[in-house]
Amino acid sequence: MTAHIIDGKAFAAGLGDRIAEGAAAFADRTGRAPGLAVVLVGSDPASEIYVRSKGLMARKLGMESFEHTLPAETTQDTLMALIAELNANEAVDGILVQLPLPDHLDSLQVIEAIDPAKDVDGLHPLSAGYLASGLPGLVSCTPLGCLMLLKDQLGSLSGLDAIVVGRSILVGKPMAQLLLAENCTVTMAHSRTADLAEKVGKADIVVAAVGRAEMIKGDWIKDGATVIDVGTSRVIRDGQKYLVGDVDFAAASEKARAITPVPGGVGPMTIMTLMHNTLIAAYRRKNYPVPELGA
Ligand SMILES: Nc1nc2c(c(=O)[nH]1)N[C@@H](CN(C=O)c1ccc(C(=O)N[C@@H](CCC(=O)O)C(=O)O)cc1)CN2
Repeated sequence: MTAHIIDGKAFAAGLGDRIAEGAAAFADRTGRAPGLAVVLVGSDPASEIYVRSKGLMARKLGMESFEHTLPAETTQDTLMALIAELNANEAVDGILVQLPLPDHLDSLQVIEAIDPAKDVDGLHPLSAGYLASGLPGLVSCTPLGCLMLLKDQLGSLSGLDAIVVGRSILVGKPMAQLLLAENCTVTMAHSRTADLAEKVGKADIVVAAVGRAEMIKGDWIKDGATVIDVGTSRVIRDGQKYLVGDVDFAAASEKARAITPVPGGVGPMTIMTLMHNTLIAAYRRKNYPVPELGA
């Protein structure tokens, strides 16, 4: 079998069109655009690119973007004061603090300070609790994007065996909860799972989010499985730089029914689901019915 290559960029573009319609309708009704505040501390080059992309995308879809770039030596108190200010700002519907923060800052304390109604990153412990309890809340962007791609490929996920490799708060844990809510039977694996190859080999759905370049080998994949690769590692081979995922893409493509590439698979969905969450947060904060985004 040669896998269908899942085009995350195209899917994200379609979702973006629907979000733009929802943002325009919100602006017509309220006299203001949905607002997204993104906070960057320090000058990590990758984080700078992601934050710039988020601001550009928000504006492209008709949202207001509030960008706060703070120096690397920013204190916890200064950052907490900014979060309090953004929580109180009526024009801000969503707040995202770009991760990772510099080592001297306490990320959890910062995330816990965000108003859960504005937690468009879905990382507040209350958002995680809502997800685990099956209650409506805001869901972490990358796993939400993975779920959208899976449902687009497979329709119903009910009854399927899924494995999530990786147990981060950002991806692995919320991903497992989302799959469980879709009635999958979920195995949560990680870098220390015994007999990982055997466990991966039983899964109809593989979500790889362990952060190790090509750790999941092609011959582990069950024939006809759907593979979602969240990993992005930069490697140098024969003097050339490459971006690779957590899955050996070429070999896995020979076994899978469908697979996401790196780049161009999950990555573009991460930014679009942030826009999706910002729109939802804006509508919910006004107690307006959330528009159907078809995802
Ligand atoms: N507060 C948050 N911090 C971080 C998150 C997050 O969701 N919330 N996720 C990542 C970084 N990230 C967005 O912030 C992100 C990562 C990757 C991509 C992306 O489009 N990747 C491309 C490849 C880009 C490249 O060539 O380097 C792809 O996979 O196609 C978008 C967003 C950590 N921090």
